[in-house]
Amino acid sequence: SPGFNFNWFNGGDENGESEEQLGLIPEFYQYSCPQVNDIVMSVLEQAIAKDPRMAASLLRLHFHDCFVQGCDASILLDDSETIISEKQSIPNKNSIRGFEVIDEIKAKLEEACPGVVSCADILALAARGSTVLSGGPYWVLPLGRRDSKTASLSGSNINIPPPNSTLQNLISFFNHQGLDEIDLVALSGSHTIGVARCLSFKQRLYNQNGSNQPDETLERNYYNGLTSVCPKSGGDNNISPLDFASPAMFDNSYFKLIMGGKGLLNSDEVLLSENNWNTVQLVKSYAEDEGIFFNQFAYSMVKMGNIGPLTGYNGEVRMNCRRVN
Ligand code: HEM
Ligand SMILES: [Ca+2]
Ligand SMILES: [Ca+2]
Repeated sequence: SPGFNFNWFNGGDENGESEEQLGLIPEFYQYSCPQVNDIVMSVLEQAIAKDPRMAASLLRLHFHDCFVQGCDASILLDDSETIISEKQSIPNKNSIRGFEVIDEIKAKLEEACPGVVSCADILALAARGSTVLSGGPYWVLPLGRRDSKTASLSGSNINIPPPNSTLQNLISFFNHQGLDEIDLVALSGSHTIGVARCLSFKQRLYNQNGSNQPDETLERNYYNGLTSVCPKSGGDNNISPLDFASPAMFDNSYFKLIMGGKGLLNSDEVLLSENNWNTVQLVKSYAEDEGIFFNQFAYSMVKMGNIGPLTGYNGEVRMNCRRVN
């Protein structure tokens, strides 16, 4: 048995191998590991109390997993004889974090329910739990993802949008994953928590569009503050909050800041500044009404979490999230 417990709707073929993609369901661990979410939440509570930024890092980990080969925990695999890790890709290197917390959750789950809960589901549960513990919305989370036996360094370099993307680029990156402009704006609202390195926004301060000038959409005082954290040369790893008003609180202040020219990344500000009617209306409505943002965020997180999952007999449930079995 591949360890799934609701297999009565698994048609399968003559060999008992199912080629079709089975759906994820919220009750997947109801009998095989009913305490799964309690265990995830107890580890998260401690980890986030110790380091409030960890919530942001875990949310981002799920995103960077799902955009490469789907939500299959490919991002967690270390280098080995058969694996070239995604951890060294341009978007991930010196930036992505949270692996130790995932290891700790996995170790506790292996004690409680050995061989049952996939690393890909742990990433999805950790993203939801981190959102909730930061004050954001809860959502009913479909489960039953299985773990990949492969990783894709090139996929990680190609599919994760860079911070200086134009709006049209961002829309294309999201469309490629089956996500639309509404998902783009709502999920960008993740930048209500966490930080970015100077390297990720330097171009806006000193050489936007090859002009040797700052991005004119940057509010003046905000720009001045950023130049002291992020000098023209050096300081690439200095960090600045994505939402300086409430960097550890999951709220709608990210959208309010964008309205005032105080979004940190080019990809944040273009949602408003490129005058795309749809994204402008969405930024405005999320800035005005936190409830509308929370509802859409929850919906879009489920959608993102459903990208290309391995189910049925595809993939495996890893024993250790860092290596294939
Ligand atoms: C729309 C396209 C996006 C772009 C261009 C983008 C880009 C970035 C960049 C450059 C950083 C800072 C990395 C660094 O300098 O070390 C960052 C951080 C972050 N991103 Fe995004 N991101 C996008 C969408 C998303 C989505 C969809 C999510 C989650 C669903 C997300 C969640 C986060 C979080 C939580 C952080 C802070 C991480 C931490 O503090 O450790 N981002 N993003
Ligand atoms: Ca993946
Ligand atoms: Ca915030």
